[in-house]
Amino acid sequence: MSTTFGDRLEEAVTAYGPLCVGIDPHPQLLHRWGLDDDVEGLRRFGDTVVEALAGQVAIAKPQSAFFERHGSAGVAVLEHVLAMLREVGVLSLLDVKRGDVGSTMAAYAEAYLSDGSPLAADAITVSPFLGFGSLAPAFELADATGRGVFVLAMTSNPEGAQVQHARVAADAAGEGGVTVAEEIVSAVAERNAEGGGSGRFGSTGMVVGATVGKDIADLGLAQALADSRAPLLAPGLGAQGADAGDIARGFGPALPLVLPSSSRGILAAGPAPAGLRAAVRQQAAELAGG
Ligand SMILES: O=c1ccn([C@@H]2O[C@H](COP(=O)(O)O)[C@@H](O)[C@H]2O)c(=O)[nH]1
Repeated sequence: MSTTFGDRLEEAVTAYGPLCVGIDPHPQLLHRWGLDDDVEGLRRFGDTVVEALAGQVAIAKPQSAFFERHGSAGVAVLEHVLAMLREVGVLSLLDVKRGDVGSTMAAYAEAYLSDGSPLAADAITVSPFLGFGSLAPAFELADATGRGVFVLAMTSNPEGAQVQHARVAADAAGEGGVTVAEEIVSAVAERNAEGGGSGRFGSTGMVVGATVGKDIADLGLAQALADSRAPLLAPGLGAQGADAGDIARGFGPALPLVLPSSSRGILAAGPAPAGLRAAVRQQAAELAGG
């Protein structure tokens, strides 16, 4: 691919808006849609969601876990969903939260970020818990193939604060230093500055939950997020309780970088594609302040 992920994302968001829809085939959703919790149900769920999202959204986020729970046949359905998203022109952000020592990270990168791999996506989520530097193989391959990497920074779950708000290089009383979240924001901003490009988005993104607006303010990170050029995946919209107002207030100056993300909040409107599309339009209008 000749263009960067950031440029492709900007083009898609300009055309369709920033809403990212999650493809999370929860057993409860399969049941609600009248499908069995098996590989055939998974495939029909995936086909329906992709059909409904085509021409409606810039980017969709399949959640790997809900495919993996069906074993290798479920992973084959995930490959099929990724191929279909490619076919209909919706960018794929595979939520797989990988992170490992360098040589193993290189193998994960090949699985998800190399041209021709059956599980290749336009972007993936990664975890920096083994150290930001351990993610280098993913960044390098993503840069080489025009793909993107979203680093977990401030996740939407309440437990995340235990690690993400901890202070690095603090004194014995826990004072001074910077938070882990701030370290990640700085490292991602540096990557996007080095990576060049003058568009709205760099190709290294972050995951910053839609639910953590107060934490962004408490940690004083709104301006650093805005300056990072990182696309900011913001899950937590809908089922986890955040709404469009929380996102606007919470992200402040960083709002133009935010990709608000909802899975169950949209998927509950299925199985009719028209119902899913109506839910997408309603959520998009709320985000746009309409
Ligand atoms: O901080 C994070 C990172 C990822 N997620 C994922 O997003 C979806 C949320 O689903 P909803 O149904 O809209 O709650 C799910 O796949 C999570 O694993 C997140 O929620 N928070």
